[in-house]
Amino acid sequence: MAELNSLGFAKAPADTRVVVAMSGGVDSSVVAAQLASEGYDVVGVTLQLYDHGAALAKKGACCAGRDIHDARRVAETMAFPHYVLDYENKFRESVIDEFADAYLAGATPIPCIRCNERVKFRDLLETAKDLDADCMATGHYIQRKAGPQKAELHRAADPERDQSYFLFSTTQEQLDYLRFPLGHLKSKAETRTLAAQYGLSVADKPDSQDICFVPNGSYAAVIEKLRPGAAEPGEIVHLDGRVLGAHRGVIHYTIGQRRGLGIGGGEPLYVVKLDADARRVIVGPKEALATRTVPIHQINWIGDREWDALPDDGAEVLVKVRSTRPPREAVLRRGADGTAEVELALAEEGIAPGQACVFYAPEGSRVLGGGWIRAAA
Ligand SMILES: Nc1ncnc2c1ncn2[C@@H]1O[C@H](COP(=O)(O)OP(=O)(O)OP(=O)(O)O)[C@@H](O)[C@H]1O
Repeated sequence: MAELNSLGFAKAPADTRVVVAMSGGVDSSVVAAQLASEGYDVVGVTLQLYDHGAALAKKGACCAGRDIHDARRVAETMAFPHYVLDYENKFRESVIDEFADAYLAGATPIPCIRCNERVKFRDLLETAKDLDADCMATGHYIQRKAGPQKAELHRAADPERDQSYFLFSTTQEQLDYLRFPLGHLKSKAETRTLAAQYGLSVADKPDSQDICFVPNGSYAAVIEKLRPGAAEPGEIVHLDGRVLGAHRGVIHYTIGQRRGLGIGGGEPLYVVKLDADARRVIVGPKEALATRTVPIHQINWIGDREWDALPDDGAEVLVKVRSTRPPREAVLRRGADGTAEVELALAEEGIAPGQACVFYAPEGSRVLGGGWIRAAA
């Protein structure tokens, strides 16, 4: 069999076209520079995701003018073509609108997952195919490995930077076409060293912020701009029925939150539920936050066995119910109509509707898919 190149194709790098999704940050710049230096037929594409001059983000946030300029400079330095595509409408429709509506409905959404799923791995991926590319590469910290049956998704080698939680909804078809050249690196320092070696001006550029269109983490301000007047005030109510105070709108609260409730001293109280219809923020003691059963829907499954072939009494997996937590033991039980239930071996606190529940193989780093956490019935 012919030898495979570093992207897994049985042809010379020069005959392998790869679209690199370039944010203008150091990670995707290194991916593009590395592939170009290996002789691949690199095409850089930067998506303009929102108008930084308008309502939403501050100047200098991801994919505002500065980033586009940085990506273009990398392309000039490494001498490959680079295109900027206006994806503002797609981004608003696929990511921002749902983000605002989910908060108003009392959920805690993760727009970065929708962006990966819909904007980068659906719309941009189609564009890459239209450009006759053999594959598309990104600077995500995640690994794609050739398994015995099919391409597998694995956590990044550096647990600090692993982005698997944000990529759980990657389908098998998308995975077949994607490449993540940074997933095996042991630390971000390695990426910066590579950037310096390629002479890239972005080598020292700071990491981007959490949600690119939310400046300084003030998501409520963004929602108020997007949906003026939609966040209505209401009551803060104890689980035992006592009304403890008033709030400015459920968008200002997240399950598990303790600070900023403005309900005075006494026993420590946490947000345990957001009832958007009744405009109520429900609070209770810490114990009330602990949950073992997590209802999920909109499942993506990329394990070897078919989803429908999972055992009726459930499959043992590891799951992450929040991006910052380590994977924990659980049993995954299939439900009707693309739903499932995850039974955690040990209760966890602060499980919030709208967050993702990501499945990992019990023996290691492989990502098996995941689903979105629903409100308990
Ligand atoms: N606006 C964009 N246009 C094209 N690709 C993008 C854009 N934003 C992100 N990407 C791609 O998605 C990857 C992950 O993006 P993410 O926002 O998680 O990381 P990042 O810190 O911005 O990465 P980087 O250091 O490459 O900027 C990027 O490495 C890049 O390949």
